[in-house]
Amino acid sequence: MCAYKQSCTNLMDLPTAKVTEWLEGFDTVITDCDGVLWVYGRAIDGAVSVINLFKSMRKNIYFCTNNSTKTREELLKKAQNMGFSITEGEIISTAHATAAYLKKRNFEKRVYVIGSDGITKELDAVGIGHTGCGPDPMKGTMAETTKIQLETDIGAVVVGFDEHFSFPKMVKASSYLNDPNCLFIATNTDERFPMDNMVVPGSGCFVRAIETCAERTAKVIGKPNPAICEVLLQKEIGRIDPARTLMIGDRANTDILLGFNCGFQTLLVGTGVHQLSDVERWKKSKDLEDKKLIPDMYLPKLGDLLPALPLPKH
Ligand SMILES: C[C@H](OP(=O)(O)O)C(=O)O
Ligand SMILES: [Mg+2]
Repeated sequence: MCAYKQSCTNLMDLPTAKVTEWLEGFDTVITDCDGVLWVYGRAIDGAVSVINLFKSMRKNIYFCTNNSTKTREELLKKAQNMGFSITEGEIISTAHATAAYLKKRNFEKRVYVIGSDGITKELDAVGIGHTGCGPDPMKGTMAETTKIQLETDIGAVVVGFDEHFSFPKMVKASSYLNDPNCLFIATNTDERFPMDNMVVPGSGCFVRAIETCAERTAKVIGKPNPAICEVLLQKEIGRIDPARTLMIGDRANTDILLGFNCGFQTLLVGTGVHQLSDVERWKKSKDLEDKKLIPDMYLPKLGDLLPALPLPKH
């Protein structure tokens, strides 16, 4: 964890040579995906070039996404199809991390999943049973819903992004969680997806709904929980140095807060959820928790780093 920040520098206000010098201070870059590298299926201008130039400069690069709708392999294909030079081992995703967390605990029961096949496929990959995913709509009255037959071998409830979220799923999840020995795990608690013209509810909406009816608090696997990066921080070979690690994100209460929690330096870009105006608001706030959201640096988009990077070697 680092000291509370009081100021944030807009890199656009610095001479290019100063930005180049600043970038030389990092051996490792951990970058968020949605809202920094891409928005849905479209790469953000300049992001591919910056990441691939970082690679050519021999910087360690990791993609760290709270997205639980895809497997790590599917995220790899998405990134490579956009032109990013990345490997599967350099991708950290919440569906994969959730399955790894359960595997590490020698979890042997089955999982009740509120989420998508990103989660169920990653559970399959480590041999952990689950209840599948997809629609489970309300049929008949609430009285009939309370007569639902619960399965007897459920040892965990995992909640991620679920476009088929429903009342029956809330009844089942909270009923399973009435057993204090049943694990309650959330992939992430992002409030919204970064989207310009409308609100797209994020996983956090479903997690908070289940927390309310279960009267329990979920263990959150994703950002800002430092555990999502433990594989990097504890890695014996080439253990990363937090002081020489840059966390790049678009959402301050996940990405920048993860950087704060891990002692990384942080860069907020304005192509996703939070903007420089939010940083000004947190600087004026009296709440110390808000100070943890203030990034070291700001840029309108990742591609604005291009002038400060060396031309690609051919
Ligand atoms: C928006 C978030 O993805 P990230 O920004 O962490 O890549 C998510 O998919 O909930
Ligand atoms: Mg993001």
